[in-house]
Amino acid sequence: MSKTAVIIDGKAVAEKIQGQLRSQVEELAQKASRPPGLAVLMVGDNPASAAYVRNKERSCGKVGIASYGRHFPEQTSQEELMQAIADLNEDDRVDGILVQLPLPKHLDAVAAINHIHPDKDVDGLHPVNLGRLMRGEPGLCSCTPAGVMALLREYGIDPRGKQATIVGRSILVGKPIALMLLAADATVTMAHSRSPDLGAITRNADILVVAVGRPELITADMVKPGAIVIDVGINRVTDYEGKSRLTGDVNYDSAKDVAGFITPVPGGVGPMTVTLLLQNTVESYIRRLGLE
Ligand SMILES: Nc1nc(=O)c2c([nH]1)NC[C@@H]1CN(c3ccc(C(=O)N[C@@H](CCC(=O)O)C(=O)O)cc3)C=[N+]21
Ligand SMILES: [Mg+2]
Repeated sequence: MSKTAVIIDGKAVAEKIQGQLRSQVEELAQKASRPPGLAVLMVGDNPASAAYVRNKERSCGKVGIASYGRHFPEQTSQEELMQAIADLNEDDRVDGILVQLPLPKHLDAVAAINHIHPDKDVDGLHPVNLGRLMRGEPGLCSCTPAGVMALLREYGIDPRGKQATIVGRSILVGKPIALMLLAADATVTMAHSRSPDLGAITRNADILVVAVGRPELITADMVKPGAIVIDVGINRVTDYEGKSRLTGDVNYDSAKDVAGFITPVPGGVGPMTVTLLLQNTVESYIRRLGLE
């Protein structure tokens, strides 16, 4: 006999938080001289990136954040990109700057991110913000990991005392989420694509966060009964009928009969990433204009 997991509805939580952000922005607008502003820099014509950027701009509009995005041609030089970032650092209307990743191969993404003023780094990827996270100091937090923490909070899941296992060690997700779960008093284990006998490790997890970018790597037999499964993967795969679809790093159909809670893909972590970007932008706006 199997019981189906509670499905963590990231889309609903994202809409709820975006609604709260909209009211907050409306209220702040009465004492502020301008709306919050976000600049998304995109280089080249990667269709997936273009879709994400459109999605971010649409969400900004809904919440009342002004978009100052710039779209550069594929052959843009590092100097042009660095100059654009420098200009946005100086632009008082802009509270947040994000460089859409991945960049074309000839460009240095690390140099670009390091060039963003840490107080406008709404992606939380600047070394100063990652350092603040490591030291437990306030600062802008990476959107996807912060989105995961917000989902846990919304579902009344307290990491304290729980065994949390993260599969994946990226600077975008794996490493920052490990630090956030540690700060929330979980016992944290880091595993990754090269960990031998991954199942033996993941089966101990009360909270299992998977962010390795391998479609459906985690199967039901690797999940502890009743575990909270957070699937950060977004993989575009082609099914046997030749149709393209999105799938996570977890085999959802089997894992949902073992887990206690599970995030679907799409509709789980993805919408929260965008929401936390908006929240970080509003937070930066409040701090920059002294609106507290
Ligand atoms: N500097 C930077 N910061 C990022 O945060 C960043 C980035 N670059 N580059 C690309 C990745 C990817 N990413 C997603 C955001 C939202 C969804 C999202 O909303 N997904 C929906 C559906 C999307 C669909 O249908 O294609 C969902 O999962 O339900 C997904 C992926 C942010 N990224
Ligand atoms: Mg790996």
